[in-house]
Amino acid sequence: MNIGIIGLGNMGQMLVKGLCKSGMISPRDLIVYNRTAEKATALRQLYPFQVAECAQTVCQKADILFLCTKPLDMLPLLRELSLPPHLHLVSVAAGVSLADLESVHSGPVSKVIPTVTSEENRGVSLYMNNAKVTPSERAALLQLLEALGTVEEITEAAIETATILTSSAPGLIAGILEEFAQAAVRHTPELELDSARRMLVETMIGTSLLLERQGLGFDQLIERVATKGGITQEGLSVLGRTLPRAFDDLLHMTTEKHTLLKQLVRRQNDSHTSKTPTQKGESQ
Ligand SMILES: NC(=O)C1=CN([C@@H]2O[C@H](COP(=O)(O)OP(=O)(O)OC[C@H]3O[C@@H](n4cnc5c(N)ncnc54)[C@H](O)[C@@H]3O)[C@@H](O)[C@H]2O)C=CC1
Ligand SMILES: O=C(O)[C@@H]1CCC=N1
Repeated sequence: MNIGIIGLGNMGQMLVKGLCKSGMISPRDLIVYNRTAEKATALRQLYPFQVAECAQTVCQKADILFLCTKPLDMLPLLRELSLPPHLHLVSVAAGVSLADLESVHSGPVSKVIPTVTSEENRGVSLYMNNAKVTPSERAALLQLLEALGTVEEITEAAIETATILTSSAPGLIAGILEEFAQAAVRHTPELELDSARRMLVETMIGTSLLLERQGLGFDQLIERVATKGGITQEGLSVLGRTLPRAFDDLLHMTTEKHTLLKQLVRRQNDSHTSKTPTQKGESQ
C-alpha cells in the first residue's frame, strides 16, 4: 500500500517517524510532498521514503492520502488537485469537518486528529469517517493509527473537547509543568530552574507508569500520596479551589477558537461556490 503524505510539518513528520518506528510499514511505502523541499531532504536521511515532485503526484500514486497542512491551506490545496475518485482522503486538520472535505472529494473521506506523542507510538488518535469509506479502507486506516498508539472513534459533537484532551494536551501539560517549575523557583530561589524541570519530568514519567502499569485511578493515586492530615492534602485543596475555573476558561476559549476556525473554513467554501466558473478560473 502506498501511503501519501502532503505537508511535512509537525504532524507530517510525526506520521513518518511514528509509522516507520512502529515497524508497521517500510519508509518505501511512504510517498511525501512538502512545499519546502529541505524538510523532506533532512528527514529522508533517517527514513528513506519516496519524495514526490508535486502534490498531484502523491494523489496519483497513493492509496491513502494524509493531508497535513494547516486548516486554512487545506481546501484551497484540495481544489487545485485532481483527486482520483477511489483515493481515501484523510485530513488531520482541526476545524475542517467531514462535510467540508466531502465538498472537494466525492470518494472516501476520514478525519483524524493525531497527536505529537505518536512519534513515540503512544497517545490517542481521534477518528471518524464518511459513508463512502469501505470496511477494508477503514480497517487499513485503523491498522496504521493503532501502530501510532490507541484510536478513539469520535463524533463531530465531541471531537473539539476530545482534541484538547488528546492532541493539545501534550503542549498544555508542558505548559503546566513549566508554570509549576517557575513557581517553585520563585518560592525557593535556592532551587535551580533546570533542576526543578528535571524533577518534574522524571516525576511525570513515574506517575504515568504507576497509572498505566498498576491500573490506578486518579483517586487511588491521590490516596497513596496524600497522607491524611499531611502536606499534599494542602496542595490538593488549593487545586480544588483554583483549577476548575482555569480549566473551564481553557475549554471555553479553545471552543471559541474552534468556532472561529470553522467559520473561516466555511467562508472559504462559500466564497468559492458563489463564484462563477470564469471568476474561479481567474482567481487560480
Ligand atoms: N501540531 C499538532 O500537534 C497537531 C496538528 N494538527 C493539525 O495538523 C495540521 C498541521 O499542523 P502542523 O503540522 O502543526 O503545522 P505545520 O505548520 O508544522 O505544518 C504544515 C506543513 O504544511 C506544508 N504545506 C502548506 N501548504 C502546502 C502545500 N500547498 N503543499 C505542500 N505542503 C504544504 C508547510 O510547508 C508545512 O510544512 C493542522 O491542520 C493542525 O490543525 C492536528 C493535531 C495535532
Ligand atoms: O493547536 C492546534 O491548532 C493543533 C490542533 C490540536 C493540536 N494542535
